[in-house]
Amino acid sequence: MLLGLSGLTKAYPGVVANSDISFAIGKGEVHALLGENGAGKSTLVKTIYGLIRPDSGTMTLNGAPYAPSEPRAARSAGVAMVFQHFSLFEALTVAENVALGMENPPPMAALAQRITEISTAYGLPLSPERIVGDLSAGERQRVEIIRCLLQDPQLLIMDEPTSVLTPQEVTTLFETLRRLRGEGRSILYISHKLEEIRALCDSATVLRHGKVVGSCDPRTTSARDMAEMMVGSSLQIPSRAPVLAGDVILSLKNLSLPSPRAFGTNLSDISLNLRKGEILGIGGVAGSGQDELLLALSGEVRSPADMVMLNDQDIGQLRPNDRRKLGLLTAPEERLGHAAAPDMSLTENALLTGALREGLVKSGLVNWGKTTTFARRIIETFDVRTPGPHVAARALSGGNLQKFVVGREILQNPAVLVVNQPTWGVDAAAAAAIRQALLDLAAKGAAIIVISQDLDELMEISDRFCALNAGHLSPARDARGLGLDEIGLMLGGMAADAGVPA
Ligand SMILES: Nc1ncnc2c1ncn2[C@@H]1O[C@H](COP(=O)(O)OP(=O)(O)OP(=O)(O)O)[C@@H](O)[C@H]1O
Repeated sequence: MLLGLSGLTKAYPGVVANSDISFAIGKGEVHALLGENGAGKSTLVKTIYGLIRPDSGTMTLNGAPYAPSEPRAARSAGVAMVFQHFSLFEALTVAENVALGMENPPPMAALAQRITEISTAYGLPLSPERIVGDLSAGERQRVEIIRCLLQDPQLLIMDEPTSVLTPQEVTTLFETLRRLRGEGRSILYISHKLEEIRALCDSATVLRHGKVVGSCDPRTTSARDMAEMMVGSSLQIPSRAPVLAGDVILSLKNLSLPSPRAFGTNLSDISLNLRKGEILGIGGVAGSGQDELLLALSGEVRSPADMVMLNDQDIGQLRPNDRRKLGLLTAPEERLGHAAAPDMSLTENALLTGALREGLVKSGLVNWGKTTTFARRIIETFDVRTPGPHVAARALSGGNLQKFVVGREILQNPAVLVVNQPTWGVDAAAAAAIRQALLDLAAKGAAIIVISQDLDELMEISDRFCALNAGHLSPARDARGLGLDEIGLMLGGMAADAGVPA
């Protein structure tokens, strides 16, 4: 046994995030940590990594007592962690970023050499001289992994590592993780993607409402059974009726826009027609222009004349609130800071985008009663696990905040809804509920654009599919019957069949 957990408990006001958690991780084992949003996974791994002190309970590492007071202590004991959000400086090189995370960095040339050695030994192609701003999400993750491997860890914790990766990058990552396991290192792996867990992990512990509710061997347990262990009930698969798409409601006409960000992607000559009642899925590797497209549609970035049309009206110069008035709503990918203000309560966050359409402000005064009711309605309809609408957005688990952010827009009955990564970090049952809500919204006649890196999700709910590649949008194809090989070509910008513009 490498790591033993015994009776770990951690409470927050109104929630016991971890309750009497005990289990063990063996040497050379890839151990999955499963659970719905808010089940307590992040709290547990933060305890193991020294970011949180438990209220009670103990840990052992290699048989000796282990109680890291801070991440540095965890690292020197051999525990490393790759976070969901990377903490890298875009303007610096790979080697400079790695050096910044080290207590006593060696001279740059020696460090660059070490990075190259590790990247070759573990199948993580990466050049130490490259500027991080130019790297794909998968390459950035490699920087974080190499940073961890330089510490020669015994336990590597990975929090949803594949959510930003292309299928090919996932394959590369898994080869690396298997190599690490072969060396006797252990991996604690959090993911909502159960098929990946089945392919990679040797054992799994399932949490529900902060408690261990079971364990299983993922190699011999079906994804459905694991999902049902997590939610404690049977799983609903989204159902859909065939849609008859209506008139065109939103068109983009040769939209070209420089990115507002230093290392962003410029949108290049994007054309599409979106019809009432249809869901258009947009796939693509992270950083292909997804954020820029959302900003151009939300009105946070304005466009030249006649490029963004809603019901034949040129809305390119309209601000977000004016677009909301016309029924165009958006939910961006970055939930903390962009979609939601972290320190504000859920009620205040409900007000941020709902003020206009829900009539929450009269004569310049906020109607707090009505706003709280709206926030409660989002919480109830989308099963957001939280003590109540007074709680700050920051205190919600990632998946629960995601449900709140997407639910807030859906409940405002948009005519057009644009969502970026609607189920990112959301557990299987909640993801199915969000997808069902999007399908129901489309069935009522709304037009929806779903931008996602999850191809299975796009194939499950889209009527048509197109791919973003380096700021270009491919022609749309009927999503039904589209094969993975064709999708791969579209994502690579090499669709064989030019098709018709979306
Ligand atoms: N700093 C905090 N203050 C108050 N409550 C918190 C805090 N951090 C977490 N919680 C609560 O503790 C519970 C467990 O959250 P945690 O983030 O560990 O869940 P999770 O399983 O990682 O969820 P997800 O899959 O959505 O990331 C949730 O109910 C969450 O709202």
